[in-house]
Amino acid sequence: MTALQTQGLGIRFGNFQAVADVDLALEPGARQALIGPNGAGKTTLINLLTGIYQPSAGSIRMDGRDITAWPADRRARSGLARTFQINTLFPGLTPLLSVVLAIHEREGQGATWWRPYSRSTAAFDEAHALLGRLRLDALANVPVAELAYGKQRLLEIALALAARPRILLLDEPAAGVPEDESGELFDVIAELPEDISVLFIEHDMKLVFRFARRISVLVAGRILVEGSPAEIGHDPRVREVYLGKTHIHLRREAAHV
Ligand SMILES: Nc1ncnc2c1ncn2[C@@H]1O[C@H](COP(=O)(O)OP(=O)(O)OP(=O)(O)O)[C@@H](O)[C@H]1O
Repeated sequence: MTALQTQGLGIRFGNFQAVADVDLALEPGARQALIGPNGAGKTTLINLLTGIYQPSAGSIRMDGRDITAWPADRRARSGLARTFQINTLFPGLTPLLSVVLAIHEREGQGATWWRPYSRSTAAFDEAHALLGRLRLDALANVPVAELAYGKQRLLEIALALAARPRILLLDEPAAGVPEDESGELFDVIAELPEDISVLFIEHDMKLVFRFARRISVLVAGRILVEGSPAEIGHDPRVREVYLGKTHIHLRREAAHV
């Protein structure tokens, strides 16, 4: 059964059709990239999947259940987690306390997270294990503000994982991360347990082709093509989108001169 599936999904903002007729399937254990030019509708699609936006058309299924009408918090509690394009961390907290807070949030103790401090050994143990998996254990007690940006983005993934999701949606996890750190960030994503399905938006094609097992190309709100990295790499329609139509028109114009 597909982990997440949309059918005919679309949203309009006034007269503007931002996402249209999207059939997207995320298989269990997927490492799937969502690519497309600026303004193609990638973040809007993620916002539809997580329930931030209600679609104007179509449906969304998670593990076969129709979740189209579910609010965002119910989707999150049922195993759908995301990260954002921008940094959403508390700079004064340490990674360890940030993850412990997220674990308490999951357990429904968000407002009293500081109180059972000494009694929450299990949360601390779990937080240490999670930070270890994301190669952040050596930095567990360093204030977030002092971490390299790539480490901060890894911590955001750790916070999403603290909810124990089965589906993880990553909106440009490497945005703003220097090139020498982005490889490590994607190594960690690739090593996530196979029972977590991952859909990630990424503009850096080197990272996309290195880490995605499947690629969906969104153009002007619609899926242009979907396939393996080899299929996408050789697809003339994708090349055209990424080369830029003006470039191709220019070549055609030039041939007539
Ligand atoms: N709440 C909104 N109201 C009106 N228009 C919106 C809204 N959200 C997004 N849009 C428009 O929808 C289009 C798609 O935006 P979106 O951010 O989803 O694109 P994107 O593919 O994620 O782009 P980028 O790669 O630049 O992040 C844009 O033209 C944007 O202005």
